[in-house]
Order: sequence, then C-alpha cells, then structure tokens
Amino acid sequence: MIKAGIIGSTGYAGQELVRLLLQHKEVSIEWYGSRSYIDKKYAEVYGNMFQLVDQTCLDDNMEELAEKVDVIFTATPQGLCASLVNDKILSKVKIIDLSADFRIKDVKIYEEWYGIEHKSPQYIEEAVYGLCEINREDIKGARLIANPGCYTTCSILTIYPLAKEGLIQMESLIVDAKSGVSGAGRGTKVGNLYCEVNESIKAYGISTHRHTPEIEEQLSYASGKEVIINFTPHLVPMNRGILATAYATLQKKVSYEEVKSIYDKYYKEEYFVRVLDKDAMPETRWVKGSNFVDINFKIDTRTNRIVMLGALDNVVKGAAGQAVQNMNILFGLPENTGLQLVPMFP
Ligand SMILES: NC(=O)C1=CN([C@@H]2O[C@H](COP(=O)(O)OP(=O)(O)OC[C@H]3O[C@@H](n4cnc5c(N)ncnc54)[C@H](OP(=O)(O)O)[C@@H]3O)[C@@H](O)[C@H]2O)C=CC1
Ligand SMILES: CC(=O)N[C@@H](CCC(=O)OP(=O)(O)O)C(=O)O
Repeated sequence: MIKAGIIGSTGYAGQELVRLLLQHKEVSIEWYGSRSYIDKKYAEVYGNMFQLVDQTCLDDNMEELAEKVDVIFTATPQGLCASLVNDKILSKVKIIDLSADFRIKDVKIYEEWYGIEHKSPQYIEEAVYGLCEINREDIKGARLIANPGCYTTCSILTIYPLAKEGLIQMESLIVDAKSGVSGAGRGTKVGNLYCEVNESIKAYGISTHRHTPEIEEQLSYASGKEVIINFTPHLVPMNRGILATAYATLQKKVSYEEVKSIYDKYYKEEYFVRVLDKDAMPETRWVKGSNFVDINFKIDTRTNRIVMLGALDNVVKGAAGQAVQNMNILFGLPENTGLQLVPMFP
C-alpha cells in the first residue's frame, strides 16, 4: 500500500483528493492535514465523509509527515509548499504540489505574477511539470511534481497538438476560459458569495491572471517559439467545470480531416483525453466528477482561424485527479488506477 498524507485536506482540492484516494485500491490516507480544524473529525468538516473517514485533522508538519508516508500532497495556498520543502524531506518522500510554487521555471516571473517571494528557488529546476499526457517520462523519476493549474491544464491540452505541429500562428492566440466557483477555493470571499455569483457571469484578471505565464511557458516549449497570449478567465455560476475556448490564425488552409488526424496523433491512446466526434462540442456537464478532458475544434474558413475547445472538471483533472494520475506514474501503477470515474449527470 502507498501511504499518503494530504496537507490542506480540508480545502476543495484536498477534499477531492480524499474522495479519490479513498476509492484507490493501492493507497491508504495516513494524514488529514489542516490549519483551521486541528483535532476535529474530518467527517465533521465534510459530511459526505461520514462513516467513511474516522480520522481527525492533524497539524501540518511536513518533516513529521515525511517519516510516516510515501507521498505528500500539498493542496495549499501559493507559497506554502515552497516554504516547507527541504532536502531531508525530498530524500524520504515524493511530493506532489497542487499549488503553483514549482510550475514556472523562471523565479522572477513567479514572483512578479504571484506577488510573493519564492522560499525555495533551488528546487524549481528539478521539479517536473506534471502534465501527465505531455511529460510522462520525466514524471516517472521525479521527487517533486508541480501539478498544473486548472485553467492551464485545460488550455494547454486543448492547444498543444496544433502548437507542436506548427499549424497555428502562436502570436495570434487568444484563450477565453470559464470556471465554476469551486476553482476559487473554500475560503470565504465576498466575490464568491451566492448572491454575488448567481445569475451573473464576469471576466476577471484580464491580462493579469497568474495562469497566463504558465500557459505561455508550456506552449513556448511545445511550439519552440516565445508565446505571448491574451488570456481572459470568467467566473460562472456553477460548482465545477472549466471550458476553455481558444482562437488562433491558421498557418495555411487545412481540412477538418487534417486537423483531426493531428489531435488523434497525440491523444488517440490517451485514456483521459477524449477528442470528440465532428461537431460535438465539449461541455462541462459531460466531464463533471471525472478525470476526462473533452476536446474539439472548428475551422472558420471565413476568417482563416481555428477555434479550439476543451472542458474538464477543475477539481478533478484540473487538480486532484491529475495529482492522483501523477502519483500513479510515480509509483509505477497503471495511470487510470482509482480514476476510472464515470462523469456524473445531472
Ligand atoms: N480549487 C481548484 O479548482 C483548484 C485548486 N488548485 C490549487 O490547490 C491549492 C488549494 O486550493 P483550494 O483547495 O481551492 O483552496 P481552499 O482555500 O479550498 O483550501 C486551502 C487549504 O489549505 C489549507 N491552508 C491554508 N493556509 C494554510 C497554512 N498557512 N498552513 C497550512 N494549511 C493551510 C487550508 O486549511 P484549513 O481549511 O484548515 O484552513 C485548506 O485545507 C491552491 O494552491 C490552488 O491554487 C489547483 C487547481 C484547481
Ligand atoms: C475561479 C477561480 O478563482 N479560479 C482560480 C484558479 C484556480 C486555482 O486554484 O488555481 P491553480 O489552478 O493555479 O492552482 C483563480 O482564478 O485564481
């Protein structure tokens, strides 16, 4: 059995990790970490865990935890993992960080976009960006995984094949994405209260959202060019889900079949990426509760542009599901172990 500890188990991403790991036949959760609920029964924090989880929440002590478990998930705010990790810990245990601390290779860019000082830049280089479908081989031997963000996983997987194959003009790329409110976490914020969100939709973080450099960096690796994008996230009144719509000018005239064959080249063998049939467009409701990313595209011959769409569940493939997928790769398990989740509807 793989022994797992979760720092930040009481947040939305942490709760989803608990839900997934409880159903994972190779894992036992040894540590339910928390800051605000220490000594409280986990099932009192999350009623869905009643009679399923008997443990109480524990103080987050990464050094102590590293002695007890094989893998630590950090589902905590930006900066926390970087402030805790050290050589001793990394020599004993695998770390899968769901925050952005180790996602961006240039520490100056991280500090600029996140507005905080990076507390352990010495580990940025060795951390592997855990976008499983793209970086599988590097993930296998890693000690520290930077689990990608929710908007970023959706945007990058949607665009990646066409960026890699040089089919689109990268300087023309625009990503417009919508997220459910769970993406903002469980902490109370006025902007996320029911009356503020219900019956409304708004853009936020326009041209300043912290996921912009993460998407740019990964698409730069893919295309071999420095990519700069317009990225506009939106908040929509639903619990879960991200829909990313990306627009780009085509390098040349292409047919539906040519583009489809490129997506198939990258994703036909990928269990979690579903390239939909012609004219069936991704919808958040068809991936909810699952680790799937649904992708499709439409060529607009009138404008010589292509519209690429992707949908995923932000707390599953956008966070906890991808973290478990990374764990499976790290421990040599089939990637979909514990993740064969049928999407829930309605
Ligand atoms: N929600 C989402 O869809 C996604 C989230 N993520 C990332 O996952 C991480 C967690 O996000 P999310 O679950 O939404 O956030 P939440 O606000 O819901 O949860 C935060 C968690 O971190 C704990 N925590 C907060 N501050 C500290 C601290 N100083 N020391 C120890 N623990 C602390 C909280 O503990 P307590 O409850 O006890 O106060 C809670 O368990 C973030 O980095 C986020 O960017 C990534 C992709 C998607
Ligand atoms: C709706 C909402 O607020 N979403 C969050 C992104 C989700 C998240 O937690 O960010 P990471 O994926 O980088 O970890 C935001 O815009 O900051």
